[in-house]
Amino acid sequence: MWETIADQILVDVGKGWAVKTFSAYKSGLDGIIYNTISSSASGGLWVSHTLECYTMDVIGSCAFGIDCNSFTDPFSDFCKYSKKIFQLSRIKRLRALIINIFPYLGKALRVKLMPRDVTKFFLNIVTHSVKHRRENGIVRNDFLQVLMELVDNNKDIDSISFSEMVAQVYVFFIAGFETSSATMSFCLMELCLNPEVQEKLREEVNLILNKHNGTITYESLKEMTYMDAVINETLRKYPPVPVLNRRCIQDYHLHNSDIIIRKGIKITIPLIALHNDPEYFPNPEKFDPNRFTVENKHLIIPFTYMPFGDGPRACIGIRFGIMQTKIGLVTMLRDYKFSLSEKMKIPIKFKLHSFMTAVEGGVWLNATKI
Ligand code: HEM
Repeated sequence: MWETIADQILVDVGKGWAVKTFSAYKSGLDGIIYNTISSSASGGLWVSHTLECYTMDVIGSCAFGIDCNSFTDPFSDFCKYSKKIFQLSRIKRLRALIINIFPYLGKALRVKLMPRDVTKFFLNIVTHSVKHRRENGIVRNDFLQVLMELVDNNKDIDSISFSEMVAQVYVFFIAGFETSSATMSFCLMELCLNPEVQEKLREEVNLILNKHNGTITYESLKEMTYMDAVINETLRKYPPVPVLNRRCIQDYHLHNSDIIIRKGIKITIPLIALHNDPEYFPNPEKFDPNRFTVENKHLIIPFTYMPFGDGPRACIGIRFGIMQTKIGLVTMLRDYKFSLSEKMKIPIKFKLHSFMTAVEGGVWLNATKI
């Protein structure tokens, strides 16, 4: 089932669907980002929050086809429930523990990780959107449309049920917004700690945008190779998804050892630890985009760097996530210089009660118009 959906999405994303969709949307966001930066109080700009609003609006539009209006209406239900997804409250931690350590008990007790009200809210949105589109013959260029067509047209594959479709849109939204906003926040923070990298990156952005009449296009973004290296280095130091989870589906004998991983065993791969291990990345504390230049990136040992996971369950939103991240960074860097706000405590502390890698207290920066 998942393979079918993932293949279809990859085909559509390959066609440039993601780029088309949110490039149409981003023009509206540019203005909002500028306004937010310009109006930020003297205490600094709450960058992590601003970028969460940006990605929530983009994914909301691309996944559900709805305007979330996070900037203009930060207390909307959409924002409220979206934020609730990632809050790791005491009760959620207990649920996660039961599901992971005592899965049978979890099943018997019908323990769910996500609070019922959150699931119900998103279920209602998708149900309403599908009904509205069907009744009014509306066709949009978004993820929901891809799934609706998959349900309606594709007779060669196992058809997917309505609840499966809802679940996929939900997963797409959850997986898509916080990951990219965290990447941008950490990236801007490191650019403040390494002003020479910020300057070099801005030079590249300006040079390439000038070649393209100052407009952000798919082609101009693809040419920004130093930007790629900076984003890759950010994802190394701060992978937004800090661990990968797998379940062993058949007994597996680890090479050159007498260890057998038994079928059914759950495996946690500590991604953030791998990415910051001096054995694989010398001087891991140093933010060094040169690790990812064309000359150097072949030196990275396979499977020591996996910010998007690997194998059949790897992230299906890589291209979308990178495009979204690049658009956000280009939009902010071309007109503003960033420095750390006095609200930012360095060295940072990671947020403890979160599924994602995040800074305790958020990322706060000063933005100065160039
Ligand atoms: C910088 C941005 C992003 C990062 C770092 C990231 C990272 C990841 C990681 C580590 C996984 C788990 C992979 C594994 O277990 O092997 C994942 C899964 C996933 N991601 Fe992303 N992601 C990003 C952006 C996105 C976006 C923008 C979307 C959708 C638009 C998306 C959709 C998904 C989906 C649907 C899955 C689940 C795949 C499955 O279960 O097979 N991701 N992502």
